[in-house]
Amino acid sequence: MPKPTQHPSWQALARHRDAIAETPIKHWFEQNPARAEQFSAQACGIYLDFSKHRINHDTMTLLLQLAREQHLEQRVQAMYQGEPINTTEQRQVLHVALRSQCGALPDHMADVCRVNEQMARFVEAVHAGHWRGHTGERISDVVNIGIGGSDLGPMMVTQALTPFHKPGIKAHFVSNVDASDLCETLKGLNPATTLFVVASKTFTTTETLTNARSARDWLLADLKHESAVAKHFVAVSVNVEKVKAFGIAEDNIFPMWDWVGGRYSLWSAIGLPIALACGMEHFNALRAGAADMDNHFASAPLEQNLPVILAMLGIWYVNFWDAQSHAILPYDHYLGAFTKYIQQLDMESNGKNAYLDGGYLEHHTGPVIWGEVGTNGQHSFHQLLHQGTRLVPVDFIVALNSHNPLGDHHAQLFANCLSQSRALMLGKSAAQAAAEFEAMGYSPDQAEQLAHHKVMPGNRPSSTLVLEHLTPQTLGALIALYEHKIFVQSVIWGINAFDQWGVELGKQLCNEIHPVLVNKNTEADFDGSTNTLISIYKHAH
Ligand SMILES: O=P(O)(O)OC[C@H]1O[C@](O)(CO)[C@@H](O)[C@@H]1O
Repeated sequence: MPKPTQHPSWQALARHRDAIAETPIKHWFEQNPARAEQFSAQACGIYLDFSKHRINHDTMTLLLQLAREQHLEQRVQAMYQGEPINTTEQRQVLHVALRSQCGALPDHMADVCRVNEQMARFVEAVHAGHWRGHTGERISDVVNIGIGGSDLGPMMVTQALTPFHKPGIKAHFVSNVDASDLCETLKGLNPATTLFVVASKTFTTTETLTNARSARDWLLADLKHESAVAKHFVAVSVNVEKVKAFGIAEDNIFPMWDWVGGRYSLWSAIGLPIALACGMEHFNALRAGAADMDNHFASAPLEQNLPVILAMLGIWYVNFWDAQSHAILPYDHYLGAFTKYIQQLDMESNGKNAYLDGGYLEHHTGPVIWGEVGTNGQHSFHQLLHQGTRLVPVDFIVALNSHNPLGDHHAQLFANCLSQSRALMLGKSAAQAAAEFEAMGYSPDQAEQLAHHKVMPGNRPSSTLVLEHLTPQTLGALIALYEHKIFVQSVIWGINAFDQWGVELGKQLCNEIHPVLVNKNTEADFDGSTNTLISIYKHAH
C-alpha cells in the first residue's frame, strides 16, 4: 500500500493549507450564502453540518482525492467481503455481518443467526420469568462483568437507551479490577435475583476473571449450593473451553467469533445486557440502524458519505493543522458515556505508529479523544476550547427532540449547542473586547490594555451532528458512523485499525509484578522506581 505522504494530493493539501491559513471560516459564510447547504449531508436519521470547518470546495476535493489515491473504496470492499484485513492477527473484520439480516448472510455464517436466536430465547425467558434464579425467584438485576470492548459498548448503549428500558430489570456494569467497583455494585443486590453475564472475548482477561470469581464467591456465600452458578452465571466468549473450565455450563455460553474485534463487538452477544435491559426488539433496531449506515457507507458517493466526510476532516486537522486532540461533545444526557466509548474505539484502533506494510509512520495518526456532555463541559473545559493555545476540532451531537420535553429545557440545550459552535467559529475581536471593558466602566486606555484577555481567536472548527431523535435505530447508525470513520482514517494512514498490540506489554509486566507484590519472600528486581514502590506497598501489607 502506498504511503499517504507520497500522493500528489498530500503535497497539494499542504500547499492549500498555507494558502487558506489566513481565511477565517466566517469569511466564507459572508461570501457564500449557500455554504451551510453545500457543506452538509444526511443519512440514516443523521444530519451532518460540516460548514463550520476550515475548508472550501478545493479542500474537500483534495481530501477526497487523497481518499481515492489511498484506494479507500477497494479497502472498504475488502472489509465487507471478508478479506483478512487485520493482517497482524490474520483475521477477517466482520462486525458489519453482525448487523446483516440473517437471510443475507452466507451459509458459513449461520452461527450468527443461531446466536441471535439463542439470545432472543434467553432474553424472552428472563423477561417472562421462565428463567429464574436458584431459589425460584425472578431475575431483577443483571451484572455485566467485562472490560474494554466487553464493557464500554453495552454500558454506553444501555445508558443511552434508558427511555426504552423494560420495567422490572436493571443492568449494572462492573469492569475495574479495583474491588470497589464490584463491591459498590453488589451492595443492595439480592444474590437470589441477580444474574451475572461474564463477557470476555478471550476469557483470559485478568480483571474480568478476578471480578467473576469474586462475584461467584458472593453468590455462593448466600445461596450455598454450587448448582446455583448455573442459574446465575452466563458467559459470552470465543473461548468456550475456558468458560467451561471456569465452571459455567455450556448451555449458558453465548459464542462469539475471532473476526469481531472487542471494541466492535456490542452487536454480538456482548450486547446481551442491552437486550436484557431494553428487549430484543430494541437491540435488533439498534443493529438495523447500524446496517443502514453500513449500506450508506458502502454505496454513497464519497462527497455525501458521512463516515468519509468526518474521517477526512479529521485527517485534515491531524496531518495539516497539527491538531493533537479531538473533542466529542454530545448535547444529550443519555449519551453520557458516548465519548468514553468512542475513546476506546478510536484510540485503540488508530493509536498506531507502524505501517501495515512495515516500517514506522512518517506522519501522525489518531488524536486524543476526549469530551463530556453539554452543557456540563461548557462550565469546565470549554474555556480551553475558546481561548487555549491548542486547536481542538469538535463534534457536537444533539437530538431534535427530547425524551423529556419539560418546559423550555430542550430549546435551551439546543441553543447552547449552537452557541458553542458559533462562538468557536466567530471568536471575539480586540475592538469588541475593548468595547465590553469600556461598557463595564473602564477607561479607553485601561480597556485597550485589558482587551486581549477577552479576545477569542475564533476560526475554531466543529461539526454538528443532529439526530432526529435518540432511538435505538439512530444510535445504531451513529455508532456505525464512528466505526467507519475510524476505519477510513486507518486506511488513509496505512495502519491496522483492528489490532492492539500496545496494550500487551503492560499486561505482561503486571504478570511479573503481581507475584512479587503478594509474595513476602520474593525480592523485587525491576528498575529502581518500581522496586521502591513495591517495597512501600509491601510495608503497608
Ligand atoms: O473481551 P476481552 O477478551 O476480555 O478483552 C477486553 C478488552 O481488552 C483489550 O484487549 C485491551 O486490553 C480490548 O481490546 C478488549 O476490548
